[in-house]
Amino acid sequence: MSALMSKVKVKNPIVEMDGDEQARVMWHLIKRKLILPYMDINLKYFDLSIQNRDHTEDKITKDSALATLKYQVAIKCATITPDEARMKEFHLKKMWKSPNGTIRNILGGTVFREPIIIPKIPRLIKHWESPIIVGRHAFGDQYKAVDLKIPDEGTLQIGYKDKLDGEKSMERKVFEYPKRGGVVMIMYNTTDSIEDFAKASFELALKRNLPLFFATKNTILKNYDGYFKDLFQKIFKEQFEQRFDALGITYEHRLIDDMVAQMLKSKGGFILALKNYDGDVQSDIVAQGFGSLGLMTSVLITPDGKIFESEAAHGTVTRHFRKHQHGEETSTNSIASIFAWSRGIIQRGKLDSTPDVVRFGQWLEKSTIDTVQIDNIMTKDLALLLGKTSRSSYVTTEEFIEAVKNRLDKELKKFNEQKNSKAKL
Ligand SMILES: NC(=O)C1=CN([C@@H]2O[C@H](COP(=O)(O)OP(=O)(O)OC[C@H]3O[C@@H](n4cnc5c(N)ncnc54)[C@H](OP(=O)(O)O)[C@@H]3O)[C@@H](O)[C@H]2O)C=CC1
Ligand SMILES: O=C(O)CCC(=O)C(=O)O
Repeated sequence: MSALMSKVKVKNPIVEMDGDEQARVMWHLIKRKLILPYMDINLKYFDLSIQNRDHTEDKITKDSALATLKYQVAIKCATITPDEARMKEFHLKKMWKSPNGTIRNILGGTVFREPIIIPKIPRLIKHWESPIIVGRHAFGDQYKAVDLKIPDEGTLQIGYKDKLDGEKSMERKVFEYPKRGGVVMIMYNTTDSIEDFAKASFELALKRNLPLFFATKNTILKNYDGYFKDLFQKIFKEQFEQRFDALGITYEHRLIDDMVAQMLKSKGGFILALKNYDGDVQSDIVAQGFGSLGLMTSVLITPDGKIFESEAAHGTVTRHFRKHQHGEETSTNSIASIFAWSRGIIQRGKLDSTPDVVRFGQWLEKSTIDTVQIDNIMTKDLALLLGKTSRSSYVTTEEFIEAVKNRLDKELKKFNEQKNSKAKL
């Protein structure tokens, strides 16, 4: 950046949640090359690496979520959710829960995943012309479930004890396990959270002027999914139907198996609200259908629009990190991680009413897309989508971020020249 250009001042802090592996490698490069040279920004830093979560007994994860409630805007790098193999790899004290689950349970809200469309990148599903935004309920279900191994023959029962009225308490026999037992999972959700999920989904449909679908398996889970379906319908009728009609957009509940088949046949251009686990899985299918996991953005928004957390939808890209650890070159797509930063910056600017901060976030996004679309510089995943396999058709992880920096510098130079020439007139 030229010495004549001053840094963009960000009025209020952004919570930064650092992560693991290749995602962390990209995160640090983005921060060092694309953010800190241009922005005067107070980042409230939380190191959510697996090592630090273990060291702090996962307190760091809760602290980062509480800081997000305080400062309203957070950006998150992908993190490892440990399993047995990770326990051994990092000598962990405990198999810590998913940090995403912990954070989303503290913040509440809905996760909306939207692909970044770069015109020249062909889509795996070629007739998907417009984005499909997946709205994922971010509270409860499998992510807060109690799952147990059942050792042997025996009876499984569940019980609910009402706090005030014993009449409402209930007990159910669930299953008689045969010899050698099996497994069980108990998951839950709350009326408040489901209603918030519905409202956030309807609000986004209105904001984006897109039809909304909500898909569940209510024919099988009559009480569980049926309750979600009924609450959505009630809130739609009472609070949103007239506004949907005025815009000419629709809301419909579909069975999830029918919905995913319809989605594959569609041209895109709608919002699909899904329960927590369904949204997790389907958003990866949508990401791949639009091209690459590296092109999928993810933001968590509370129904009142006050709390915002942005991240890339992909994970820590372990396979690429193994190469990085061995000193081999990598070509990992950093676009969704750059957008995690830019979306957080834009939200901060909007909340603070600082248009120059919003503008910087938009420049960063434009520069990233133009690097691929105009300069024809891209990582291997995108080159492969264009049918190119030669080494010269793609750049390394580091070279791509450097190329975005060059574009960003050009964009800033152009803006400053225009500003100066206007000032001279
Ligand atoms: N939000 C979060 O924090 C999430 C964290 N995770 C965690 O991430 C870790 C790894 O999970 P994993 O299942 O491997 O999922 P990942 O999303 O990290 O990667 C799966 C594969 O998708 C491709 N891919 C993903 N992102 C990119 C990218 N930016 N550029 C190019 N290719 C990409 C790669 O394919 P290829 O190797 O063919 O190039 C990669 O090996 C796990 O520990 C998991 O817990 C997982 C999901 C979300
Ligand atoms: O938190 C996890 O372990 C998985 C999260 C995830 O897959 C996602 O955010 O898409």
